[in-house]
Amino acid sequence: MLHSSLLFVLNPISGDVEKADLEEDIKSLCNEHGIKYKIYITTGINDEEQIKIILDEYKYEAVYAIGGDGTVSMVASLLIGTSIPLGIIPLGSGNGLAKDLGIPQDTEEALQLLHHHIVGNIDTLTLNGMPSIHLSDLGFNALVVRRFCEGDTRGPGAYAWIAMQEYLSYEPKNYRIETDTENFEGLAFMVTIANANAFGSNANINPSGIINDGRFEICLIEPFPRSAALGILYKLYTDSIDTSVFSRTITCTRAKIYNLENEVVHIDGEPVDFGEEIEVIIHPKSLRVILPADDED
Ligand SMILES: Nc1ncnc2c1ncn2[C@@H]1O[C@H](COP(=O)(O)OP(=O)(O)OP(=O)(O)O)[C@@H](O)[C@H]1O
Repeated sequence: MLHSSLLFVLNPISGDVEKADLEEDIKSLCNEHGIKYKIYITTGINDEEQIKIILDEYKYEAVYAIGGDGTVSMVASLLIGTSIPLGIIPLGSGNGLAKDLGIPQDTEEALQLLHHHIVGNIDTLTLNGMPSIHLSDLGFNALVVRRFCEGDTRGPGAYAWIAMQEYLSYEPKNYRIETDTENFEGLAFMVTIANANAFGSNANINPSGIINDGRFEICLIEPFPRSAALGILYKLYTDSIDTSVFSRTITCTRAKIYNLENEVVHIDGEPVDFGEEIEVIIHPKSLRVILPADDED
């Protein structure tokens, strides 16, 4: 189905990629297919409010986020619970949700979605009322994400460097987790609240997760000896972390996480400050997404 009106939300700085040519490509593609369009360029300030105003003024049939996970999450949070689907042209330093949805990482190919796609529905979560579409966590990775966001250097190299430095001194923290299926109390190296599968870095923390099954996973990495670190890393990058003796997965539809040591938290890559309790609720099939069509579609 071809959408006749599209809003594009383009982050000009994401992934350190210049996007002037892309804007031209979008304009000619839309003109070629007779699509009415608007391109909103993000500024990093009040973008969410500005996009809300644009969406209130005109009912676009779909909204494409052009950028990385931050841009995608911002746009997605505005579309949850509406009939307007989210499209993604992945152009960030992390493109986690796009990868999990099977959206082409090549820009030319992703642009073909404008005129050849299907629309599916995915679950979303809220953490204390804040939307989480991809992966949120507490513990080691959240600390690395926070340091990364505070720093000036971007890219996977900077992330890996911070992770290595923090790993040398990181101590697992205490959590209590109550869900509708299973409870946990004890120390964990990290606790991921997973609606999807893999981080933008490709580390797959939740290989068996399904994004539209009405359930989510809490993936724990339990304390491990230094000698096990490389093995865990290997399993994360070979989609097999669920076979590690140091991993534990709780599949559920509701959870309350007690962050007993007030450890750092992030939602879809953005650090947040919560109190001790985090309530996680799933909203089944609450977000419509534009996906590649099978060849026979
Ligand atoms: N014009 C702009 N100037 C500066 N920052 C911007 C601008 N537009 C958006 N931003 C910021 O970009 C961030 C989102 O970037 P996004 O995640 O999409 O791309 P990214 O390259 O993957 O970035 P990151 O490496 O930070 O994850 C948000 O923090 C947002 O405030």
